[in-house]
Amino acid sequence: MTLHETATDLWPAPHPDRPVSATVSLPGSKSLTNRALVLAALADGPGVVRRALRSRDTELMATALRDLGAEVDTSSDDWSVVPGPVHAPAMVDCGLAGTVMRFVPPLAALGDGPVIFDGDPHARTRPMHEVIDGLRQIGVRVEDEGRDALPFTVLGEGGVRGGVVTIDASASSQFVSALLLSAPRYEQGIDVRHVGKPVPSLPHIEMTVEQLRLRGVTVLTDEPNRWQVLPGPVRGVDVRVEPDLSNAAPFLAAALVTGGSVTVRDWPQHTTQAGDGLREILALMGAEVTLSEAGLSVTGTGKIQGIDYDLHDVGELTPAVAALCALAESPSHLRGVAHIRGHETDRLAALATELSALGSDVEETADGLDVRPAVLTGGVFHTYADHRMAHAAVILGLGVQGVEVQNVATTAKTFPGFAEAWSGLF
Ligand SMILES: O=C(O)C1=C[C@@H](OP(=O)(O)O)[C@@H](O)[C@H](O)C1
Ligand SMILES: C=C(OP(=O)(O)O)C(=O)O
Repeated sequence: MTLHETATDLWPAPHPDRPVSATVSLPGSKSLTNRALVLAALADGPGVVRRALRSRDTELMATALRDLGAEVDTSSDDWSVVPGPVHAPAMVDCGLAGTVMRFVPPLAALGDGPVIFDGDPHARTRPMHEVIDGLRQIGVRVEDEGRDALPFTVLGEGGVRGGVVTIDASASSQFVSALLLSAPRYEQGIDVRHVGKPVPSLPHIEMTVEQLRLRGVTVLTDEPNRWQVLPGPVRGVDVRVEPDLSNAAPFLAAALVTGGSVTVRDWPQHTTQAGDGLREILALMGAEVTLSEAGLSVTGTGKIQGIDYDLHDVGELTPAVAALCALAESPSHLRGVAHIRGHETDRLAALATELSALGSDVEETADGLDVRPAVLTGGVFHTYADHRMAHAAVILGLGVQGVEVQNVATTAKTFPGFAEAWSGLF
């Protein structure tokens, strides 16, 4: 045990002695909930976000929007939002939520006064430059004392001009989504142009565009690397949030590792969620995958095949996929995810360190991980305040006896009650 952990921090990961057979319902999507909340706060009338995810990231978003002038009632599973004029001065706690630290400053710029943004210690290291610089390009004043990161202050002047913004979004798709979401309320809308290496997590930008269009906003996407939002009203709507498909990763992975069968209910037939990529990835790793009225069903044989896979579009799945690769019978080459070094932690470094500690033969590359078959042993798996590192840990625990997850409670970022839901599988 090291200095930064106590015995109560350590949670023994379940290690079942028979194949899992389960059907689960999962909480709502973080990405959809937080987009729906932002757009509801910008709308021309009241809105409802049904089956909203209640988690740290979404509660932080609800609190931020409340402090900026919206009424957000989270007392039932269906959250209602009554928009109001954007209010300043205010202080926004972003926690470790990328969606809060990136999506809220462009909304705060519509207010008349200073809005201070800060977050968890690690949040101060997450990339923010393109949002800060992008806002400056359209006439918004941002004070960051040269940090290019949290903490910073958006100095709203009662309205935003909008117009052309040129940014390098190769470190995060959230830079683009952030600038698009509030743009219908800017005088000239926005014309975001990306210049640089390819933008990661494109499904998340498609999600932003789809959610804007659903509320009557015109978004032009005819050219690659360019997104235009025309100025106009955002309709207040009544929407239902899909289950979080990325948080389905450990549950579906359990079918592969134990040679069992898991069904996730309410899996959408059409979705912009990156987690839908699990259907292809798990099939390549040897599972039988079926999408039906009952949901998404995954059946494993107990044998896992390694993969050579570009995760650029679905980077948030990397920790769970890497854990499966560590339990696989053949080598894996995971690539295209240099940008996840800027996620909740440097996920490539963290995965390489923690997998190695359990005996995995893993090598960190510039943009991914090479994982070769090895005999693993139990031990402590550190999570670095990263919910998805905890997901990797519990998947490993299925295949290896004696895995202890340090700070499993960090899963509350997007899934409070994760440990109980996980134990309920066995
Ligand atoms: O817009 C969103 O809701 C997200 C976009 C992605 O970010 P990156 O583009 O930084 O990977 C994803 O990984 C994150 O979990 C959620
Ligand atoms: C990268 C992630 O989160 P965030 O929205 O904080 O960027 C994630 O959930 O994997």
